[in-house]
This record gives sequence, structure tokens and C-alpha cells, in this order.
Amino acid sequence: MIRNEIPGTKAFTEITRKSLYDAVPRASMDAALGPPEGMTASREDLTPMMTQYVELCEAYDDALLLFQMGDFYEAFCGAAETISRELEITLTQREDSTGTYPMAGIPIDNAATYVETLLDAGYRIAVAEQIEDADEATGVVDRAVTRVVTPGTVVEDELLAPGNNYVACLARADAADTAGGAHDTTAEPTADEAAATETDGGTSAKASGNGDVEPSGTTHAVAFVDVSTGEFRATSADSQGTIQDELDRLAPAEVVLAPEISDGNFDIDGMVTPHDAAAFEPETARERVTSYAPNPEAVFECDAEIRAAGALLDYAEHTQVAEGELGHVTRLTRYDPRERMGLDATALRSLDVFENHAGGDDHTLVAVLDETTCALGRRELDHWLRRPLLDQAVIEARLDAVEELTHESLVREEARELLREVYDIERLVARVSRGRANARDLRALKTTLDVVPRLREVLSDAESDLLVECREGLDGLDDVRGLIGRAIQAEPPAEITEGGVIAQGFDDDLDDLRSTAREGREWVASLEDRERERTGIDSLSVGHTEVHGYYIEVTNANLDAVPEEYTRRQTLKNSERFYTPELERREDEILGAAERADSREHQLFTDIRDEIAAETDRVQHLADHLATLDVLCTLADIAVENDYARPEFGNDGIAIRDGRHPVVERHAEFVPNDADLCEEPFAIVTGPNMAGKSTYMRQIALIAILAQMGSFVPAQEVRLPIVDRVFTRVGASDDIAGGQSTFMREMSELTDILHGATADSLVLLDEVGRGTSTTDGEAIARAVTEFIHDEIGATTLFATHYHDLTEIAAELDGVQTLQFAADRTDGEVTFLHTVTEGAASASYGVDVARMAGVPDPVVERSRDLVSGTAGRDRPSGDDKRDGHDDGGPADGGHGGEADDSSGRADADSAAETDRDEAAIRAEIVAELRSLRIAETTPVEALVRLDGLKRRLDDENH
Ligand SMILES: Nc1ncnc2c1ncn2[C@@H]1O[C@H](COP(=O)(O)OP(=O)(O)OP(=O)(O)O)[C@@H](O)[C@H]1O
Repeated sequence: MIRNEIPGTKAFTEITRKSLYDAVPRASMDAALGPPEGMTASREDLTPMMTQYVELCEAYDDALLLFQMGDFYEAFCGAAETISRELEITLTQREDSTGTYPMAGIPIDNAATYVETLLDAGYRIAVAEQIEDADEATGVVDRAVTRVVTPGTVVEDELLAPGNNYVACLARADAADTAGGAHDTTAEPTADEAAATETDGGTSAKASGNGDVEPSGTTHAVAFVDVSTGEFRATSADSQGTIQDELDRLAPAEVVLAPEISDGNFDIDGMVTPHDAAAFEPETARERVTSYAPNPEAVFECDAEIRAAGALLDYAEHTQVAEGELGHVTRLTRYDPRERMGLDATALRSLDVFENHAGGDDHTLVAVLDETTCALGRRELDHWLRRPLLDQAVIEARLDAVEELTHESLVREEARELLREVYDIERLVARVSRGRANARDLRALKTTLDVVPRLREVLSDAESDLLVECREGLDGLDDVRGLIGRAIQAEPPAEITEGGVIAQGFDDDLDDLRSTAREGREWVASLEDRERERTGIDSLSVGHTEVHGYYIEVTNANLDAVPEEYTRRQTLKNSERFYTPELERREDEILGAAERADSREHQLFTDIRDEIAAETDRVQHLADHLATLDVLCTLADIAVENDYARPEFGNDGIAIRDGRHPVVERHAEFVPNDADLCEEPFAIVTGPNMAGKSTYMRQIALIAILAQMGSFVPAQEVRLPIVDRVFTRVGASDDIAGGQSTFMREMSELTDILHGATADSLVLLDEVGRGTSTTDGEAIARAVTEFIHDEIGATTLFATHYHDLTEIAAELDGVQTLQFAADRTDGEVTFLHTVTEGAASASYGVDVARMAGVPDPVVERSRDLVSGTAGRDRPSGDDKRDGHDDGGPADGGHGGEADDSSGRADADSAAETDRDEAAIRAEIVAELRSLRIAETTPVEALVRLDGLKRRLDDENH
């Protein structure tokens, strides 16, 4: 991987730039990082090579240094112990005149997999390579760090998934910091102004947050770059929550923090990287940005954005070391999060958009949609899905194109067939621009360019604006295509230094050198016959070895016949090898010409590559259009195959006919359901467990997301408003896999919703309040309903088992009740998955417990308790039960009987038994009091319940 030629690499002795981390104390005193103590203590005595090692370790002391020695990357001392442990490779020793050091190494040819493991273990890796030919070095071979590999800046194909891989950078500006800021050309809006611009359809480019506004004028900025493709964007907001949402949306593999931000401020999943404070200085950052965008103020909105962008570019350059400026980062873009539908991590997770509950990517929305044919399309689909639109005109433009393609199946099929031949030219041109592409990359670029004229042809009758735009944007880069076609061999080798790369007829000098070499070889080839004839030695042969070069071989029996001008070169057991002055001259000529041809080829290749690098921008534009076309064709294909309908937009509320859940319907027979949230935009959804409430609510949210990304939707007919944000709060135990199923988390998510939702939001509440006692839960559920209804007016679906909550529908205008029915025949429950108006009366929780395999005694006892609840809730004195209650029918209505029987038992009890039971009851009460219901799952609760009952039973026997 990392072994490509590195143009312009500085020798390590020339490295003037000290560690960027000097200003930052190393987060951990990991023995694998920095120079080994044992070596620094005696550095005067070290060999020159080990001195080199120590100096490089010092310069990159936050990274694990891999030090090239021949065909291996080696590590010493603490780093050697770490890599031997992490990579399960043998720990050896290096012994020299100054001491013995632990050493471990990985073969360069297989470095990628090892590097991946080290990245996963949380290390950054500095790769120090030999940058001069070991044979030509006079003293110790020069080495330099040519690359710092970090999770967010990986560029090696072997280490990258097809999706985007971002490194983000966070910075903050407080009002006091920016008040006198030299470049703060745009005063931040007040909260009122922000609110005003938010209502204008979100198209204003003004930077400000939505939702909870931070105290007085704090601006948070985030910039992010995908170094493998060159995509670069930045934004800012008053609200930290908005920036957190952007982090959630982008899921960067690494986040660089400005000194004013501590990692506790944000919820960050990837690696957290502190960076040199100097890079965040406004002037320094601005200067860095200027080399990518001449007028930073024309792109960015405020100082915080420029600081984040500048420092991020500085960090990205630092990791690519030898390359300096990143030529493939051609477009710095600023965006406004309010132009996109809000989708935070909670919503993405609970709707299984990119990951399922177990963290995998099957059974997700993206898995359903991802029928893209090329990597460019795959990434574009990801963008569309992560950032559904708010601008109806842009959405309709996408839908028009999708619709046209649904009707034009031949166009769609042909386009998809051609797109299959498209390479990941975005990453490819990034390699070209970084001077890392080989001849095969250039041929792959040509293969892609070859497709373009045919694609244009296929789209020649396209009518919708976006398809026409795609067609017109398909620049086939004929100049580049022609150049590669003329210059590069059809099937070149991977190496670019060993010849065979440049096509015949491209360069006269190269052709001359090649023909000189070829003629020389032909002369040698005919030498054998000539010499046999001349000398009369029939067994004479001509051969070649790497070490001795060309020779004429004569067996011992014929040595007498050897001519005078033959000079002995080598003696073997049965023969002698000779050369002649002419053979020697020819050999020099062949070798010289071949060598010069190789280096001429290399020179020509790098010139061609540089020429193509200058066209990076055009290749990127072509990539954009190919990506868009792939997504449009894919969405059309999905729509046709799955019978999706084109959504319509309007302001009358959500109306869906025969809606389906796009993921669930792929794996089971699905019962479609309608939704009418127009007149009554708040729906309380009740019904038994497992009836389909969550699925129903989620399918409505997924339909809104699909519609706003420009896709058709799984339904017969859909009309909906543009939703500014989807909020979800799913029940506590649904989150158990994430390990965060506390009532506290439930409430803090609820807080986000109540603060952030607007009348244009879609809110899904799934069993809010379940994590606490029934009384508190019901109270919270009711208060939340009232608040959303009275204060926010968001379209809301609230699934609940608090059947009393449904009464609120009668009290509040605009609140409706929906129920899912179940059918119980002969004790077997069947879920119909059909939604109807009205409120359900039973939850069938015990039936679900039985279906899930809860032991019979627990199920039976649960039935008893369900049926006896009414009786026990009545103030009926001591309420002592004998534990032998046979239980009535499962569906209640026999509470009175149960109570009567316990009443009789009371009357028969002896006074002593009463005292024992009182003690047990006291213990049980104490245990119940200590129970942390918020942290107890339903199954645990049943098991505890079973335990309590057994204790009562045991005492009674
Ligand atoms: N419309 C439908 N057609 C077919 N199957 C469905 C439908 N809706 C839901 N299901 C299936 O039923 C199962 C239960 O659905 P869901 O989780 O939505 O129920 P629920 O009412 O929310 O349950 P609980 O109250 O226990 O959370 C799911 O596994 C799903 O596959």
C-alpha cells in the first residue's frame, strides 16, 4: 500500500517542522508512542540508524512509528511489544554495538491488514520509509515519514469501505471573541432573526442554529473532509445541538478539536484528535484556507467556520505529509443544515436507516435502496438519504427524473448496464492528483470515459430537467481519454518504474531506445548460429545470467577450437564461459537502452499523470453527474420492482393509502395500512404487544424521509407536507442493545423533542413513560400529549399501552385514536396488523410472554394477577392471599371471586401464621421498594415477580 513512489519527499534531516503536537500533551503515556525511554537516555551512543528512529519518533510522538528496513516495517521497544501483541506477530530482538532492543516487524507487502488492525486498536500510524536507494546511500539510508495513517484520513483503497470516510473538525467562537474579529464580516443573527429565517423555507444561507439557542452569540462550527475523494464542507450554528446533529449525520471516523473544545462537549463516536493550537489561530487558518479558496469570506460565513476549515486542511496535509497542498480538494463548500430535513442519531438509529438494532447493515433502509451499480452512486445514495431535502422544487426535480425513468425501462436498463463499467473515478482522480495513481488507474479512468458518449446517447431523449442536466454534464473529457488511449498500454503492469507502461508510437525517443535494445537482443539471438558456423563447435551456446550478463559457453571437449578473441568469464564443471569485445559492447548497449527506456517511460508516465491531475475538477464534475444518474436509475428501479408511488406534497397533513414499511415488507407478508393525519394530526396508537404499532409509526416516518430525498414511496397514494425534522423516542427496552435503556435517557430524548420540534415536525413517541412507575408514566404521557398539542402542533404518533391516555382524544381537538386489533380464538392470539379508528382495550401482554417462551407457572400466575388486579386495588383491609388461587379466566372480570376466596382464607388463618406472613410481606414490600423499575426489563420483572410469588407459596406450605 504505502509503498508507492513519493514525489517531493523531504529527507528526514530536512524536516524542520517539529511535532504538531508539541503544544498538546500526549493524551496517554502509551509506551508504543514517542521515542523509547531507553534510547533517549543513551541517545549519544546510538547507531546512526537508531538515532534516525528516535528523531522520527519524537517528531511524530502521537503516532505509532513503523520504520522501513528493507522489505519490512519495524518497530522497537514499547512499540514493538504493542504491535507484537495487537498483531499476534513474533517479538524478536535487535542487537547492535549499543545494546539489545525488542523488535517486531510486518512485511511491507501485507502492511494494509496489519495497519487496519492497529487503527482499530485506536492508534495513528506514522509510516517512515526509505527515501533513497539503499545501494546508492553513502551512510545510513535516508528515511522520512511519508504518511500518517489515521482512521479519518485513510486513502488506501484496501482500508476503505465504498462509503464516505470523514474527518471532522470542531471550533467555537464566543461573542466576545468575534466582536472585534478582523474577518467577522457577518454579524450572527439574534434568536428572533434566526427564527425568522427558519420560517422562510430554510433556504437562507445565514449561519444560525435551530432548536435550543446557546447563551448570547456562541457559534459552533464544523468542517469535514473526505481525503479519499476530496469532498469538503463546513457549516456553523448558534446551537451546539445542531452541530451535534451534523456529527451524528456524518458519523466521522475521526474528529479534530480546537483547543477551546473538550471532547466532553460533544458525543463523538470516532477517534478524537487534538491538534496544534496554532493551526486554529484565525490568521493562520485563514491563510491555509486561502490556498484552496482565494477569498474565504466568499465561501464561509464566520470566523469559526474559517478556523475549523483551515485547521482541518492543515491536519489533512499533515497526515499526507509528502504531498503538501491537497490538489484534489478543489471545492470548499459551505452549507446550511436548515436546508435539510433534521435527522439526528436517535432518529437514524431507531428507524434503522443505516444500521439495524444490532449494528449490522442488513434489514435497513439503505440495504433496501442500495441497488446502485457503481461506487459513485453508492456514496451519492448515502448523501441523499442522510440529507433529505426541504426545498420542494428540488425534490420535485428529482421525482420528475425518477418518474421519467420508471416509464423508460429500456433507458434505465441500458444506463445501468453502462454504469456498471464505471470505476470509482472520484477516488481514482484523487490518487492521480496526489501522484499515487499507477498506469492501471489511468486505464480505469479511460474505461469510464469510454462509457460517457454511450450514456449520452442513451439519454438523448431525456426530458426532465435533472436528466437533461445529467446528460449535458457528462463531459467525456475527450482530450484525457485520447491521451490515455495513445499513451498507456492496454494492460499495463502495476509498477510504474519497470517499463511496459507507455504504448508504442507515443514517444519517438522511447521507441528509439526500445528498438536499440531490441536490435541488440536480436544480434545476440543470432550470435549462436554465427559462432557455431565460424568455430565449427556444434555444441556452442549463448546465454545470459543476471550476475554475469551474456556469455558464450563451450564444453571442455571443444576448448581447443575456441578462437583467440574469446575472453574467459567463468569456469564450470564441464564447460567454460567466454565473452568477446563485440558481445560486451552489445550488452552495454542493450542494458543502457533498456534502462534509459524504463526511466524515460517513468518520466513520460508522471508527466501524463500530472497533465490529467490538472483536470481533476472536470473529472470530479463528471463523477457527480454519473453518481446522480446512478441514484436516479436505482430509485426508479426500486420504485418499479416494489410498486412504489410518487408522493405529492401539500400542506393539509399526512395522508397515506395502503402504506407499507419498506424494510419489513421485504422479509414478511405485509398488511398495508392507511394513515390520515390531516384533520387530526395527533394520533394515539393502541393495541396489543406485537400488533404492529411501532412498524406503523416508523413506516410513516420512512415514507416522509424517502419522499424528501426524492424517492417514490411504498404506498398506493401519499400526500404529505414537507417535514422539517423527524423526531423519534422509542421505548426504553427497545434500546437495550445500545446499553442505554435508562429512564434518564428516555427523558433527555423527550426533552430534545419538546425543545426542538416545530409545527412542521413529525414526532414518533413509542411508549413514552414506560421506564418508570405506571402512575408517573401515565402522568408524563398525558402532559407530553397536551404540550405537543397545545404548544407545538407537530404531527405526532404516540403508541402507548396506557389505555387511559386515549380518553384525552375526546377532550382535545385534533387528537385521534387508532388501534391495532388482535384475534383470540381458542386461547391462540393472532395479530391482524390492521389499523382502525378507536382505542384498544387489551394488551395481550401475557399472551406475548407465553409466545416468547416464559415458563408456564409465570404465565399462569401473570394471568391470575391480571384477572385479580381490580380486586386487589380495592381498599380491602389486609388483602392476604393464600397463594392457591386457581385463577379465573384470562380475561378478567373475576376479580370479585378471587377476593372472596382470599377473604375466606383470612378467616381460617391462625394468629401465628398471620405473624409469619406479615414478616414475609414486609420483606417483599422492602424488596419491591428497592426495585429500580427504570432499569428493569419486562422479562426481568416477570422473573422477579415469579421469585416473590414462590416465596409466598413456600411460606404457605
Ligand atoms: N402491517 C404489518 N404486516 C405484517 N407484519 C407486520 C405488520 N406490522 C408489524 N408486523 C410484524 O409484527 C411484529 C411486531 O410489530 P411491532 O414491533 O410494530 O409491534 P408493536 O405493536 O409495536 O409491539 P410492542 O407494543 O410490543 O412494541 C414485527 O416483527 C413486524 O414484523
